[in-house]
Amino acid sequence: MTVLEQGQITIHTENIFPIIKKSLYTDHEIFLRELVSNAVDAIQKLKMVSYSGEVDGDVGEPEITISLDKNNQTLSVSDNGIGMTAEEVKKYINQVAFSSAEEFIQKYQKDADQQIIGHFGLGFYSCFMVAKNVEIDTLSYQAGAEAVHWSCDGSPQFELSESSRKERGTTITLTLQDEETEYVEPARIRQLVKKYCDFMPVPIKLDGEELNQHKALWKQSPRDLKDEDYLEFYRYLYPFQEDPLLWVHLKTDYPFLLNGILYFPKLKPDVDVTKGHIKLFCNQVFVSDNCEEVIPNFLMPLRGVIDSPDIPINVSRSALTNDRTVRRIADFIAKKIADRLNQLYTEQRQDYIRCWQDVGTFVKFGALNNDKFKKQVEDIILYRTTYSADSASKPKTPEVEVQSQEDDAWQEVSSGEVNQDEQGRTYTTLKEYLDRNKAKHENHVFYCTDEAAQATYVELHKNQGLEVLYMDSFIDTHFISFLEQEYSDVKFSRVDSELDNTLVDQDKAADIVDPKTNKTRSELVKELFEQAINKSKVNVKTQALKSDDPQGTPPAMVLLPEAMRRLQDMTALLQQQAAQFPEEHILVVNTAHPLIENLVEISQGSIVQGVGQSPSGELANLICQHVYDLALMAQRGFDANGMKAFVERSNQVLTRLTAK
Ligand SMILES: Nc1ncnc2c1ncn2[C@@H]1O[C@H](COP(=O)(O)OP(=O)(O)OP(=O)(O)O)[C@@H](O)[C@H]1O
Repeated sequence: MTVLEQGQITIHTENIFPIIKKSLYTDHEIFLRELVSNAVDAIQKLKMVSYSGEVDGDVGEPEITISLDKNNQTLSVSDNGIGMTAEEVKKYINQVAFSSAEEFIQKYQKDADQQIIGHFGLGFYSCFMVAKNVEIDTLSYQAGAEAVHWSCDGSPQFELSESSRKERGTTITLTLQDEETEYVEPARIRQLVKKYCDFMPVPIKLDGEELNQHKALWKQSPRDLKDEDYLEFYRYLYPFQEDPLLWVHLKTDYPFLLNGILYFPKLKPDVDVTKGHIKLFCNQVFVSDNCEEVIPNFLMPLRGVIDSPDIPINVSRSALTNDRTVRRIADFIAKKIADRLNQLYTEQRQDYIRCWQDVGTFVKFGALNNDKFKKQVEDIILYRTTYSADSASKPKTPEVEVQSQEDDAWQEVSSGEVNQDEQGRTYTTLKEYLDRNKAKHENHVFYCTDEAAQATYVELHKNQGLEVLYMDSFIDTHFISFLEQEYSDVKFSRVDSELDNTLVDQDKAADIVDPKTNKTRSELVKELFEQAINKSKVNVKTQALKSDDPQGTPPAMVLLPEAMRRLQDMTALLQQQAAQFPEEHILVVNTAHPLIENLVEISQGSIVQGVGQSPSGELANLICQHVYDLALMAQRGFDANGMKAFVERSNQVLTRLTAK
């Protein structure tokens, strides 16, 4: 072997090798990514020069081979790419690679206290993190080129000599340090290739077996892809997960280069939505699966891949957050997501509604967090409504006949979109709700936060043709406050917070029943209940609820005024407790209900008898308490003591009613 040259690698910082070995200790494994990316580059460069006719003969099938030798503790990466001449080795390895190494180390030291996202730019010399000796054996594609061999033992000394290599391309061989021998284990190498090199566009082989996918779906044109391709790719990236709801294929080359596919997963309660699951790539090389700085916060629940060489990945995370391109990329992604949702809303309403349960939370979260996004999605936020469930106000989809221009035939078209899901539940936008209810209750929204607990109240509203929106997802508490700010002229009332005038029969409430005392039925009922319940914090009110079938309305209801309930919720939140049911509340007794009418009769019986606690007086008292219990029960249920008292009293009432 003829030694062509021995020399000193030109670097300005004293000895970068100890720094490479020690300072960058966290991510040693990335050396493989760097070597394989260089090999891919070399193969692509060869392709380029062969296109321009500079290569004699066929370039053959591109291939990268990794070989492991346990006995000698060596790992080598071979490619059949462009290769290097002696001059190129001197230039690109001794000068370029090491001067960029130096630059990187300086930058890294400056940011040492901050985590660097990708450790890119480490390049060739990153192999010194794991190797005690590195050799390059290479033959350039150029006609008449001679193979060369370069070696370096981790000091700034190198040796360049002749090589007997016959095939075009490069082999980099590392003799591993004693503490880095994990890299001669095939399982470890397979794992690393999967992690970093899975989508690199050249087959990577170990012992004849191809280790990578080498097909990056996101680089392909959406026109060439079917739904199944996207789904298959998702299942590959996130095995054992439910299929995603929908996806967005991102593609742009101006003002930055970006490709990617983002998926909406089905949101599970146990998934930490603050933790990113999107994989960041740079030219198909995996960088990180934690790119929170690039993805707007509210898009965190998304999954998939973003690939952009324009995201600076050698900088600290804080520098990344402030980077202008990164901010523009974040805006771009958010806009594309909003566009896709709008497209789905207009073109595939049924699919949109089907996904709404999951996508809705995310869209509301986005609207709460990002003003731009809010503007993009505000018209497509849906609310489940009682609208069609109420036969009185069932949506009519007028069938209109129009003349088709093409074939001059009459067609039936439906002018109204029926926003129903598979279970027949109807959805509406807020704007549609407000427009539809303008005549009945202008700028007034009734909503329900707990379908089961507030069922009585919802029913009451429905019976009177008042439309109620269900706002019962966990994000809705915040979202309602947000809506109140956004629509400051609209009043939002929970169905159990007050009784709208439309629900009350004003004339009936004033019925005079007792000619002696001149008391109205209302006053009488109020007194009865106040005495029976005997709680100063319970405010008893009487109303005659409107209904065609009074038996169908509740005899009494507990109301929690909005302001009071919110104060209670807020206090509970601050004290990190579950909200207690407030002692202070309103009991509305429905004077139009037959039970209350009967109660008046019974109590009047006791007055006529003139005995303070006559049997009928006691029964009236018990019934009042019982009615109150039932009203409370609809709101919140009982604790153990309350339940015991309720059961005892129920039995007493029944006993008295059945007594002869
Ligand atoms: N397998 C290879 N075949 C041909 N040339 C190579 C090979 N590996 C490295 N080189 C040459 O050495 C140079 C320096 O490599 P190095 O990895 O340090 O930096 P880089 O690839 O240019 O940039 P990066 O910082 O992105 O890795 C390359 O630009 C290339 O010209």
